[in-house]
Amino acid sequence: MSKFSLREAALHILDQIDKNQSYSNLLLNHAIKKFEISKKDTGLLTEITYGTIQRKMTLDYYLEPFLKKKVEGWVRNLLRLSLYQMLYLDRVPERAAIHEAVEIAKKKGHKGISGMVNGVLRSIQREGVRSVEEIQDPVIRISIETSHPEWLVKRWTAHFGLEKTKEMCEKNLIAPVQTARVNTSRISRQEALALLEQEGVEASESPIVPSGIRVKKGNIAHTSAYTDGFITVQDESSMLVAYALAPVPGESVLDMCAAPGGKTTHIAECLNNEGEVLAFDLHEHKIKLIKENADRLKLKNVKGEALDGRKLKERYPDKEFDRILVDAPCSGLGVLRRKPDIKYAKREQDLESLSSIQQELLHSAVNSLKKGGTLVYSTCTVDKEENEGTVKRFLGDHPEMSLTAPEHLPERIAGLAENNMLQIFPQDFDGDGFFIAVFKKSD
Ligand SMILES: C[S@@+](CC[C@H](N)C(=O)[O-])C[C@H]1O[C@@H](n2cnc3c(N)ncnc32)[C@H](O)[C@@H]1O
Repeated sequence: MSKFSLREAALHILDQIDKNQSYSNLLLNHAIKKFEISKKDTGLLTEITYGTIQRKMTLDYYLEPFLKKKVEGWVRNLLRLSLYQMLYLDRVPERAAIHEAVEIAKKKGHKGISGMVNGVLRSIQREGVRSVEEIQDPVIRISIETSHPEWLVKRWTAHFGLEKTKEMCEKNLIAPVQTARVNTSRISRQEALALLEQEGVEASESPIVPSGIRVKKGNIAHTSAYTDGFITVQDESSMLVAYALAPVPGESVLDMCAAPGGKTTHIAECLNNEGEVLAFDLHEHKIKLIKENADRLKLKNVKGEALDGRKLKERYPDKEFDRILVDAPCSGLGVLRRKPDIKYAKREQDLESLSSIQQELLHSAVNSLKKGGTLVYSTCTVDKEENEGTVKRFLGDHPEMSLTAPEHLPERIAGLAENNMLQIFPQDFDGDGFFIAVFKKSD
């Protein structure tokens, strides 16, 4: 048995995020090993850690009236994670959450701290918390109620209106359903579902994506269907990108920002091992992830290479591709359900510099695209500047490129496009927030 409790592990992760701005998903995996968290406790650790990060601003709003002086660092994180359990986790009795908090405070601090933690949590247990309804300003209310920074709620409200913003912020608090893509170059969806059932995984067909499945029970990453390369863990919105690109067997396709290879391997599957996918990424260390994924899926038509997409023409002066995907670096505001720490780490000015790199990558892609070829621009963000803004500026610089309605997508999804651009919101069908635009180069 580990000498650390799972709450201590959760507290360690929260402190590390504050100190090092590290990603919660990476820290969680590391903490499970470091603190020797049992399989049985991993679910609760994940829930407490992610839930506390997700609701950080709401928890602080509730704590504020009970704090006599400024509380920061690990003590604030301990109060947050304990209050999270008291308010949002039915399966943890309040007294157990308080008792554990006091024990951790005694172990980590002095008597004064454990007394204060005990006092604050017991007062909340007795008196209850204040209501967010007291907040008059609707933007600030959404910000506090759903724990999204005020600048972001303001920005989304200006872009999409208050109602859509509220829906999105609320949806971002709910953990996503696990989904996977079937490697249809090797197996049908029905066959994959049967394999998973044999391994105790309950899953069903995705109502959105033809090769997708939704998991109800079990972890597909631990199945042999996964290790043997019949499925890939991927969000449904991400799966739509290869459909929009619509590669045809025999073609030469470039994936310019490819690591870890989720979309590269989907494109390769659609090519049915006929033709080639060149997969670039700026970072050398990420190329091996693309290779590992392609090898696991038994795909022979993928070639990974470390390259700055902006230097494509220098590296391959004579090569031209039938199709190019630019799945660009972006602010990631569409994946806050999975990476809740992003919402506090991002600043509004970060979004501006992204728009220029997105344009440079698209500009580079055009120069290596065949006449009549298809270019797809996608991001996992919900932001008008990075999405529509980038598309409009790009079209202004490239009269040879035209924006076309995204074909080859399920009808229900294609219907969401406005002005031929597809902005997917997390509340649309339970997928990540995503953006897809399809361009054709004139002959
Ligand atoms: C959204 S992620 C790609 C996800 C990937 N397409 C997938 O589906 O698995 C964006 C990627 O762009 C890479 N990147 C950033 N700047 C780049 C550049 N100038 N050239 C090529 N890749 C770049 C990042 O390293 C990151 O892996």
